[in-house]
Amino acid sequence: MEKPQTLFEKIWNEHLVAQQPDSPAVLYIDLQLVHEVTSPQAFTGLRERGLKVRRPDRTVATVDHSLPTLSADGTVEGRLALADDLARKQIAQLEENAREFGIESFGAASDRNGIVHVIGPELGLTQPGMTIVCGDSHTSTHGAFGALAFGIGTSEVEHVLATQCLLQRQPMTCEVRVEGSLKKGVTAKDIILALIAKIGVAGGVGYVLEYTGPVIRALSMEERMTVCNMSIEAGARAGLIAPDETTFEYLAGRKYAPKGADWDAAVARWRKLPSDEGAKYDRTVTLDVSDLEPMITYGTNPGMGMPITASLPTLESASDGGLKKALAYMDLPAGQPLLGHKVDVVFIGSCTNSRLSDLREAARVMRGRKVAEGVRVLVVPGSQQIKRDAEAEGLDKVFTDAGAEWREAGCSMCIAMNGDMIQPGQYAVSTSNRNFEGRQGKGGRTMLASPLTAAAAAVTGVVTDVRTLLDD
Ligand SMILES: CC(C)[C@H](C(=O)O)[C@@H](O)C(=O)O
Ligand code: SF4
Repeated sequence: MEKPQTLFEKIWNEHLVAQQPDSPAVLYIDLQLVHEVTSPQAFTGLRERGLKVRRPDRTVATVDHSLPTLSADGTVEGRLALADDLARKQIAQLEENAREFGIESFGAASDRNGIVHVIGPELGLTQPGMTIVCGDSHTSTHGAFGALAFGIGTSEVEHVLATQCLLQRQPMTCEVRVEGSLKKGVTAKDIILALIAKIGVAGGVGYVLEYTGPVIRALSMEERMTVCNMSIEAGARAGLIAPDETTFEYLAGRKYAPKGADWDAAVARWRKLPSDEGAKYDRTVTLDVSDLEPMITYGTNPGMGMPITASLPTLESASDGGLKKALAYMDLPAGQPLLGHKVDVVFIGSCTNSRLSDLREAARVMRGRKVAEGVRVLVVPGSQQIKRDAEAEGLDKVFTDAGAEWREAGCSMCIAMNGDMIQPGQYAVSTSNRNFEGRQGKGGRTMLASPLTAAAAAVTGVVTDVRTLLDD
């Protein structure tokens, strides 16, 4: 009998073009996603060397980071009018590069654009067993489909555009077994925040994390994407979840998913991907979520997170000066609870939590309630399709009736490159994935949490345990 293989090993071996001893492997890439921030130099490089894109049909572009989520007059031109010069140039450049190199692109005027990690799955481009790259760290999101997906640098973007291959050292595998069952008000976002708090922001370095166990199996695709999205925040090369019926059901009928007999053949192939019985991981971490509470971060990296009812760590408990510096930046008192702390801004969006189910969760809390006095709330769908779907079920109305702003799709306040940002000293509860100093605006203070917890802060104006606001 053949040696049992993990999901990772199956995909890796299937895409291995060449492997010399003591050098990185040459890996075939099935899909490259492109956005406006990390691609301009790559295309310039191709042009300078007189190269073409090797597989334009395996390359898809969208605009997301720089495009404003407001429009001066409701039109696309009105959105571009609000962009600064650099942003406008990046967006125009992406569209021009896509035209010149024959790549399909969802530019500013497309009604299918959105955050790159949201539209890939939504369009059915992301499929099990694929290798997927993008010049963006949160490419790990696509691992939710059982695809080996990771972020690459701009010179590698150029390399993949030119050759459809990538040089990669083989990472190790770490199984993350999620056991138990989730209680009311505790979500996929809380699982991943708890994992990163447990293993640390370097806990996954050198590994591909494969999430397994009953809790993962019970998650929807959108929830699985939230988990895989933040694998990179634990330092991992990628996150993976084996495909199953939930995956196939999500993909069936999507624009770029296989159709007819091709679909049947694809599903038959995909069913063989899950790790074999007895396959060996280099390491296993177990997380029991039975007693997990909603999580929130208090510091300046995503590993500085705690249960919402906990007290901030004391400085004596810290192993280095990192905590002291983080709490000084956040202006939060060591050893004290965070519950009840004032919040100035709430951001519901980003490639972590801007899909329809995230918006439904936030709406569940905000329906019939009002945004607290003095709080600014931005709700930003991850794609134009999500925006339309949300509006079709009246979610936009729930948010605007409450007093929140309902925006056009994009990265928005996750990264503050598009006009959406918080002010120095302000506190934001954000459903995004990074709480670094200045990430959401210079001097801004970010607390990462789930859409439920963010919505709870929106209506109370303070850090709140959402479980006190949920009925059942
Ligand atoms: C702009 C891009 C390179 C960056 C990334 O790689 O992740 C951004 O998406 C982010 O979230 O910080
Ligand atoms: S939403 Fe945020 S994390 Fe995701 S791709 Fe955009 S900037 Fe990066």
